Amino acid sequence: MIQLEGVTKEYAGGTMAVDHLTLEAPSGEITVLVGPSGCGKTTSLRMINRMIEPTSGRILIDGQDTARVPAARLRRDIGYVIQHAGLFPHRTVLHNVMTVPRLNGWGKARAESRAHEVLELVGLPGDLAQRYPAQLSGGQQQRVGVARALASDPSVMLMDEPFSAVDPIAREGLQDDILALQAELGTTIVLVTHDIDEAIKLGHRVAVLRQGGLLAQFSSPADLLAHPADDFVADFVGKDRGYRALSFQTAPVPVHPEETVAMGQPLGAREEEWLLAVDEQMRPQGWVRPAEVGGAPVAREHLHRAGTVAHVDGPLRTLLDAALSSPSGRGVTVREGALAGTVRAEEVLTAIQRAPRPSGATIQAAEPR
Ligand SMILES: Nc1ncnc2c1ncn2[C@@H]1O[C@H](COP(=O)(O)OP(=O)(O)OP(=O)(O)O)[C@@H](O)[C@H]1O
Repeated sequence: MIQLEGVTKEYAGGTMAVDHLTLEAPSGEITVLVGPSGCGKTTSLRMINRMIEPTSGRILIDGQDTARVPAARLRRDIGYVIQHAGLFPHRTVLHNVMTVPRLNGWGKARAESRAHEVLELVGLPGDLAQRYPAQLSGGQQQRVGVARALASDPSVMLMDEPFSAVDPIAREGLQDDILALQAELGTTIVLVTHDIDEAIKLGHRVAVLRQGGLLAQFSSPADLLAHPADDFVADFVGKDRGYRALSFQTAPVPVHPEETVAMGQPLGAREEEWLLAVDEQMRPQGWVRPAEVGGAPVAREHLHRAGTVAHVDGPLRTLLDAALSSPSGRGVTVREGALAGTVRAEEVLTAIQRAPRPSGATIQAAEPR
């Protein structure tokens, strides 16, 4: 666990970057620091590995006061990932990743085999290991940055805007992979972002900071959406809060059997306006309109793919979205990839109305000082 106890940073010149910040980042969880530009997120993060020394207050990692650990040693035990990856441009991917294990005194062979292991862990093909950073895409560079931070198997990882320099699609993939990696490895992560959606997606807990380095709210993402502590947090969390909160709610929703047609199967004369096409493994492929297909076998060009597909036990948001986006009005749900049945928007709404609201238990609200 990482504990910040009344941590303050006042820069020379009098800027109060962080003001009596107290919070706990539990072991094995992702704690996100989020807030507008200049609210002290990076300063807070860098005080954890002593790249910046606090003016006052204490930071403890697993009960040990970091001020008593030599800064260089502390930093070697803490993975650190930054925007644009911060890779050494004149070293190959492999040598970039080997850096910290080598600094920790590992032999070359051991460091190299560990580097290959973590590169695979972050989903990079082995043939990239001999390239230089400039020969990689932005998303690949970020993956190397994560691999480098993981190489010495740190129990704590600090990530400063790790995905903000990559395009939205690569970013989503990186976010999903970090969630999976964190769940697998149990690393304690503190992550800084200015993007509230990223904070809500990645954080087990989210600390919202405001100008002057003050903690505005420290909550689970669900509570942040359902119970913003004040107008600042409500504005920052943004629009569609009610809808987005459904990402964290599950409830039983009636699932109806859905008649299907197999790809390649001739349709013949059919009454239905829409039919769901599936492959041999019963995986949904898209909706077809028999009137458009005529009697022909169902082919790719007949598919309408507008509808999203939800996991049958997934959050209410994905179930509602599946129903609302489906051209037939019947939301497709799957279990292990195969069709489970379809859901109706009005029945999802009934489930939403019956589901209990998030409790509103803010972990820690702003304290009047
Ligand atoms: N070395 C420094 N000397 C003086 N002031 C600084 C220094 N570094 C940061 N600051 C100031 O401290 C405040 C907090 O900066 P910090 O970089 O921690 O904010 P941030 O929330 O990470 O911002 P951003 O999202 O823009 O990166 C800002 O007002 C900034 O100008």
